[in-house]
Amino acid sequence: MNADFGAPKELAGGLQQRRALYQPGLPPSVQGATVKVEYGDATTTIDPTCANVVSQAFPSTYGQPLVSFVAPPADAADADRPPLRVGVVFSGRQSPGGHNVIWGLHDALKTHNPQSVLYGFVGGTSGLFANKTLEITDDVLTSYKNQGGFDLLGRSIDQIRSTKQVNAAMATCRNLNLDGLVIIGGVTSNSDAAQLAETLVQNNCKTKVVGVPVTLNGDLKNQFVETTVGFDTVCKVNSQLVSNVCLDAISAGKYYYFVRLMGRKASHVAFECALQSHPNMLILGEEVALSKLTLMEVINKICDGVQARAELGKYHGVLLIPEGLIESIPEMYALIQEINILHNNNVPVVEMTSQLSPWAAALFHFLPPFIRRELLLHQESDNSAQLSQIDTEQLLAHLVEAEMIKRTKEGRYKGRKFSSVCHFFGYQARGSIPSNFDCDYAYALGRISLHIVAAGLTGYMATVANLKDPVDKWRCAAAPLTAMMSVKRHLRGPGAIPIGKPAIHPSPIDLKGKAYELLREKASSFLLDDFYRTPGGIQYEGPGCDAKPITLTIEKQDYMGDIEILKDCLSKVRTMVKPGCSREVLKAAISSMLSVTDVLTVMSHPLNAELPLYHFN
Ligand SMILES: O=P(O)(O)OC[C@H]1O[C@](O)(CO)[C@@H](O)[C@@H]1O
Repeated sequence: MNADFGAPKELAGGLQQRRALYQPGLPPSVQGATVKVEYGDATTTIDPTCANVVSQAFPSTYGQPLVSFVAPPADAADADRPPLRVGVVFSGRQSPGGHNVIWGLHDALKTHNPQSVLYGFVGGTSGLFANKTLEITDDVLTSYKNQGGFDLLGRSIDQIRSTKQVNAAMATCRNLNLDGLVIIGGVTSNSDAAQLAETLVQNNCKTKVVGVPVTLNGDLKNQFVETTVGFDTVCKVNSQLVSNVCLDAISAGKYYYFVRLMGRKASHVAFECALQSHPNMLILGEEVALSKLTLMEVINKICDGVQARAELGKYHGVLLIPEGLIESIPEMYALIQEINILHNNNVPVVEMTSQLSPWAAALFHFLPPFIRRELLLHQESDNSAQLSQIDTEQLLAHLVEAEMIKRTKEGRYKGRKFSSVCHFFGYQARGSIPSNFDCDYAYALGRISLHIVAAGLTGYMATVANLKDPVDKWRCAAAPLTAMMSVKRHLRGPGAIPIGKPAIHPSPIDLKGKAYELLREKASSFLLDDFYRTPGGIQYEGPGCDAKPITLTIEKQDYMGDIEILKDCLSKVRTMVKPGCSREVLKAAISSMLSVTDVLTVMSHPLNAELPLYHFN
C-alpha cells in the first residue's frame, strides 16, 4: 500500500493544472455558513412490503423524515456554531469525483467554524478500523481538487459489517471524539453506513453517520438519488473508447469488437454508452434476466445479428456487454450460486468441481477453461462473483464463432468467416479526470454532508435533486438510508417471503422507462445502419462541457426542452435539408447528426410543430 497518502502530487502542466483551478458550481442554498433545515414527511421504505423487517432491524433510525436544506432568510440571526470533528473514509471502489466530496466537506466544515477538524482515514476502511488518520487541510487538498482516483487517502475493502469491523469503527469514532463520520461509496458501503449509524445510536456513541452516493456503476438510484458520482465521467470516457472502435470497425470492415463494460450487475454504464455512441448491439442483463434467456439463446441472438449484417455485405460490428451479464443468464447465475455456497463452506477450490450438482457440473465442463478458472474465484463482499475478472466478452466471442462455423457447415450461413477482437473497458475510465458534472455534484454532496452532521442527523444520505438542470436550480437534501432499503425474496409474487438482511440494492435499468423505449426504437437501425456517433473526449471548457448523462436527462425530461439546445440543433440541421422539406426528412436529418437526447428534445419540443417554419425564417 502507498505509504505516501496525502503527499502533494505533481500536476502535469496544461489540463491537469487547469483542472485543479476549476471552482465547482454550488447550489445557492448551501453557499453560506448556515442553512435552513426543513423537515418533510416521515419515511417508510422503498418497498412497503419490507417495512416491518426494516423497522425491526433499525429500531432507532427507521422512519426518520426527509430533510431539505434551503438558504436561510437574509435577516436570520447568525447562530453560534461550535467547531465540529468529522472523519471521512473512501469505502467503495474508486470513482471519478471522490476527492471533491472531501473538498466540499472540508470547505463547509471550515466555513461552519474554522476551528473544526477533518480527518481522512488512510487506506480506506482498514484505516478506519486501525484509527490511521491524515488531517485534511487546504494544503493537503490542493493537488487533489477535481482530480481522478482515490489516491489522496486510498481504499481497501468496501465493508464495515462484521461485529469486529463495526466495533473497531465505533472505537475510532469514540477515540477521535467524532461528531460525524462520512462514508463514501455505493450500495454496499451505504448499506453498511446504515447499520453503523444504528449501532452507534444503540451504543450511545454521539458520532453521526452520513453516506454519500459515489460509484461509477450508477446503480444507487431511487426516488431520492438521481445518479451517483463518477457515472457521468466513466460513461463519457467509455463512450469515446467505444466510438473509436466503431470507427475502426467500419474502416477495415473485418472485425466484430466485443466490448465488456464495468458496472457490476446492473447495466447502466453499458446502456448510457450505447446511447452516446450507437454501437450495433447491446446485450442488457436486465432484458436477459426478464426473458430468462439461456446462454445459447443469447449466442443465437448475436449470431442472427451477425448474419443479418452479412446479408448487407457487412462483416464488422461493435457489441456492448455489461460486466454483470454473466450473472443475468439464469443457468450461469445458478452455477455461480453453487460455487458461492462452496466458498462459504470453505471447500478448497480444487475440490469444488466434484461437489457441484450434476447439471451445474455439466455446464461448468461445457465452458472454456479460462472461464472455469475465473468462475471459481472467491466472491465479492456483496456475495456476487468477481465480475471484473470474468471475461464474458471472450466467452461470447468464442461461442459465437463456434456457432457461425456450425451455421456455415449446415449451409445456413454463406458469408465470410466471423472474426472478433475483445476488450474490457473499466479501469481505464475509472481513473479519469472527472467531468464538470461530477466535480460539481461531488463537491455539493460533500458540503451537504456537513450540514447533515451539523443538524445532528444520523443514518442519512446526502442527496441532490434536479440534476438535469443547471447547478443554481439543484435542490439539496438528505434522505434516511433506511428509506432506500429492501429485503431479497425467495419467490416472486404476492406470497413471496422477504429473506436476508435489509440492504440498499442496486437498481436495474427501468425497462418501462423513456430511455429504454428510445433505445428499443433505435435497435434495428443501430444493428444494420452503422449509425455510429462520435462523442469525442470529455469537454472541460467551452461547448459540451456541461453535458449530463443522457439517461438522467431523458428520464427527467419535462418535455419543455431547452430552447438553447433546440436553436443549436436547428442551426446544424439548416445545413442539411432544403426549405419546405417534410417532417420525415427533417427527422432523418436530425437523427443522423445529433445525439439521441438532442433528437428527443427537438422532436418533443412544443416548437416542434413549427419547426420547418421556424427553421427557415
Ligand atoms: O477489480 P476491482 O478493483 O476489485 O473492482 C472491480 C469492481 O469495481 C467496480 O469497478 C465498481 O464497483 C465494478 O464495476 C467492478 O466489478
